[in-house]
Amino acid sequence: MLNGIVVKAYNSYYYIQSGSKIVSCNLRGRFKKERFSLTVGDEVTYTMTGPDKGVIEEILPRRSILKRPLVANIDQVVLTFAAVNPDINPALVDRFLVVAEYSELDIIICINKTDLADLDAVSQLAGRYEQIGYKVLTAAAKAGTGIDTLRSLLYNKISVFAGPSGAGKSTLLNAIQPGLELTTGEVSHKIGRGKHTTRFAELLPLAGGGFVVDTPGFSFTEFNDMEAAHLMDYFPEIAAVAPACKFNTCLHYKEPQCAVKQAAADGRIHADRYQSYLEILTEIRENKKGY
Ligand SMILES: Nc1nc2c(ncn2[C@@H]2O[C@H](COP(=O)(O)OP(=O)(O)OP(=O)(O)O)[C@@H](O)[C@H]2O)c(=O)[nH]1
Ligand SMILES: [Zn+2]
Repeated sequence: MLNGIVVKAYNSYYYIQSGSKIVSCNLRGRFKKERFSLTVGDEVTYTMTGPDKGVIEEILPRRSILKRPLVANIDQVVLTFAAVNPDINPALVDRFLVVAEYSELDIIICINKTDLADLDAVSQLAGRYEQIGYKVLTAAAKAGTGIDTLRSLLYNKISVFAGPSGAGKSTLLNAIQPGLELTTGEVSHKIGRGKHTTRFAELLPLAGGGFVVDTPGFSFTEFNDMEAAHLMDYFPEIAAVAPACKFNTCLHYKEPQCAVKQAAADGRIHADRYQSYLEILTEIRENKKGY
């Protein structure tokens, strides 16, 4: 029995990559009688039925599932921001971080377009996130700076890139893997691909091993499914301090003797981060009221 990974699903065919070979497979008939879920990123076993044709025998257990786009076994997200143009917005960075933490993905923050930026400001902002424990990379995709480091972090993993439009995600991916030929440029030039078209995600193989998800169209602005009481878990530095609050139900909002509020006042938690926490908390609570 052979082993492979679903890189594309189309018209009830599944394209399975195994080493450098792609095999188009359908499913054993018995699957049609069972409930099953099979999507891009899933690992399967299969047998060959022709030169590049096969049949899927078994779907292996998943390590993770991301819903939008529907991709199994994603290991990490590269949250990509432009230092300048569009200017990095720490409140937006925090929102992406919260959704990535909630999705239980490993996180890499990539600050791109450093060729246009004030490097002191970039390293100060990078330091803010490094202090929390995040891995932060700087890059200038157009000049090829930072590409080797990023490429090495993608090795043998399934990675998705996310970040605001214009941050340079496609440019970074093209630099990492020449030949991908992802369309770059102004949003208006990109009609027909990307987040405005509904299509299934595909995994693009990296030459050294590993895959990237080809669409950045993954929803990073909604907190609908989150519980106010769990929000702190998506801010590692807040979660670390929270056990010292007087009340174990503390939401670190207006409660007395709140260790988080105290840490924000002392500067042990960055004031902007605490502010982001409060803003998202308010949104979650307002959503729950039925807006
Ligand atoms: N100066 C400079 N420009 C860059 C850099 N990286 C990307 N760009 C430019 O920024 C613009 C947007 O880059 P894209 O790669 O299309 O951005 P994206 O994040 O894929 O955008 P969406 O697909 O809309 O989400 C393009 O005109 C790129 O040429 C960089 O490091 N420095
Ligand atoms: Zn508290």
